[in-house]
Formats: sequence, C-alpha cells, structure tokens
Amino acid sequence: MVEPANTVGIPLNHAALLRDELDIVIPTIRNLDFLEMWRPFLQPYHLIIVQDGDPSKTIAVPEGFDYELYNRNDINRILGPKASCISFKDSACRCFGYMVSKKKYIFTIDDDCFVAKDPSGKAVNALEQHIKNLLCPSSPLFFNTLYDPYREGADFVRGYPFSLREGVSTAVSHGLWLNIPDYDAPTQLVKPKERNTRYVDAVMTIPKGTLFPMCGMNLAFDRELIGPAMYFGLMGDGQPIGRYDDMWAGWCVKVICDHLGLGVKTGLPYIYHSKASNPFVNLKKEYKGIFWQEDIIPFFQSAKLSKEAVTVQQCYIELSKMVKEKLSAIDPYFDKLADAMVTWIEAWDELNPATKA
Ligand SMILES: O=c1ccn([C@@H]2O[C@H](COP(=O)(O)OP(=O)(O)O[C@H]3O[C@@H](CO)[C@H](O)[C@H]3O)[C@@H](O)[C@H]2O)c(=O)[nH]1
Ligand SMILES: [Mn+2]
Repeated sequence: MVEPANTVGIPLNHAALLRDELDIVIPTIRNLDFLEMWRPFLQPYHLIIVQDGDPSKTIAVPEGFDYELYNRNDINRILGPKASCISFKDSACRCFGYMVSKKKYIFTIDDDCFVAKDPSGKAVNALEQHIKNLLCPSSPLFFNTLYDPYREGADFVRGYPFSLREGVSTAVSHGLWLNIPDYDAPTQLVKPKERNTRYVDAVMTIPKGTLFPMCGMNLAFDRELIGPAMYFGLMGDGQPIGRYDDMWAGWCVKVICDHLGLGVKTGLPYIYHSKASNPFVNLKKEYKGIFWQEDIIPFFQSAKLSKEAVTVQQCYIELSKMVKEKLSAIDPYFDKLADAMVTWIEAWDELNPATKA
C-alpha cells in the first residue's frame, strides 16, 4: 500500500501499541480532515466512525485509514427498536461505536481535537499515553501525593501502605484539553476568551468515593472491564437536555468502578481542542442539567450497589432501577433514561454475547 503523504513530519508509528486490541471511535457531523494531523499516531489503528445527523450526507475519510462507518440508517438496521437508546443529533451517538466494537480497548476523540504540543514543543501522542494509563494500575484507595506512582521517575511516597501498592486494574483514562477547555455554557459566556494554556504534567487516580465530570472529547477505556457502563445518556433530538451524555456515563462508570474495585485516571494526555461550540446553543442544551445535577450528584454519591451485582451489566441494571425510583420525580425524562439504560444493556448483550468461560 502506498503510504499517503505524512503532513506533520512525524514518522509513522509502526510499532503501534495494542494496534489489534484497540478501536478509535469518532462521532462526526463534519469532516475528518483532523485525522491528517493524527495520521502518524493513529493510522495503524482501526477507526469506528459514527456519522450523526443526515445519513444521506457522505463523510469523506482520509486515504490510508482502516475504518467502519455507521450512520443513523445503519444504527436503526442493526439495533431495530433498540436503536431508541442511541441519541440522534448529539455527540452521545458515539457510544454506538463502543457497542459494535469487538476490541478490548476504546479511544474516543472529537473531530475538532488536534495533536497538542507539550512544553518542550514535542507533539503529544495522546493514544500512547492513554494506553500507558490503561496498562498501569490505579491507586483509588489511598492518594499518592506524588501522583502516578507507576510512572518513570516517581513512586509511592513514605507512609503509603505497602498492602495497597499493587493497585487495581485501570478501567478509564480521562485526558484533558489545551486551548478550548470543556467549560459549561455559563462559564463560556462569562469567559469567552479564556484559553487553557496550562500543561500539567501529571496523571492521577480519582479516589474511590469521588465522582468527576467525565468529558468524552479525549477519553479511553478498557471495554472488557467497563464497556457496558459507558452508555452516553439520551441527548439531542427530542430530549430536554444536551451535553450531559458523557457526564451521565462518567457518574455511572465511577460508581460501578468503585463498587467493582476498578480505577479511573485523569490528567495526561492533552489534546488541542480547536473549536468552541456556541455558548448560547450550549446554554439551551445544558440549562436543565445545570440545576438537575444538584439532585443527580447526591443521588450518585449515595448510590449503593448490592454485593450480588458482580458484573458491569448487573451493576448497571441496578443503577437504572435506582434512577427510575429516585430521579423520575425530578422529571419524566429520568423515567425514559432509566428505560434507555436497560435497552442499552439489552442491545450490548445482543451484540456482545458472553463468551463461554
Ligand atoms: O449533533 C452533533 C454535534 C456534534 N457531533 C460531533 O461530536 C463531537 C463534539 O462536537 P463539538 O466539538 O461541536 O462540541 P463540543 O461542545 O466541543 O463537544 C464536547 O462537549 C461535550 C458535548 O456533549 C462533549 O463531551 C464534547 O464532545 C464532534 O466530533 C462533532 O462532529 C455529533 O456527532 N453530533
Ligand atoms: Mn469541540
């Protein structure tokens, strides 16, 4: 195969880690030119492109990438009535890519996220860092003040219990963003010119019992450990809120990771987020979520899963019942969301039948 032009002057990463065990999921309504900048790092990997919006529109994929592309017609064809749980006209549609993947790991990235540069000016291979994060244990049970103890040049500090130094398996690696930070609409409106220029060279495990605002822009996870919980909640067309899809997934994922003894990391890698979405449009999408979350967060903080819940699916179904019971009073939307959570698990299990042990 003739190697397409390398436009960023970085040699193609032929020794791509986990190239046959990882899929890259990209939701898009735009075009995929941004892949040219990522080519050296991402070309060896298989892409799952989830085309949102008008299925009759053709999305051009740059030469040389190995991909599968799904539009709304494909989602409806594959899932039938269960397609109702996959959002339409919202980046939440990306979770369909998690469901159809057959790989152990997922990296999801937005089409307006580009390769960042670290303070030395070196291009950041975000995928490589996510893989390092996922392949290294997490330390949710006791905070290490020197951050990631498994990193070259760091370790557990004095006073860190040796019984806890083995750590736990890492389920999620949550990356960050230079330039346009993932602010909510009110913050965007108040600080329209604020750009994130601070590159913090750290990876941290989010302590057990602590929730966090998961952004789907630059995210990787172990699909076999936590995939069924990565449902990006019902948003977009016909829904009362938007831009809470990834947040919802993050709250469910963290409760389940804490219950199952899995780790969630945040920090490196950075991507360069180039496009600020319209704050007024975002405000319309977010505003109910902004006050609903004052009740949603205490709900997740107090959610207790039973000891019988030993698989992600069992945990997720238990959570969906709690959502229906305790959040529906806020708005009928949560009743619909609880049902969609069940549909998601049914669809997940249909597409990913449990392999015989
Ligand atoms: O209807 C849509 C809109 C967009 N997309 C694709 O989704 C991503 C993100 O879109 P965009 O960059 O325009 O929006 P942001 O506000 O920067 O997104 C971040 O905020 C959160 C919103 O939920 C989310 O965590 C981040 O993604 C792009 O790839 C668009 O092409 C879509 O599929 N459908
Ligand atoms: Mn964006």
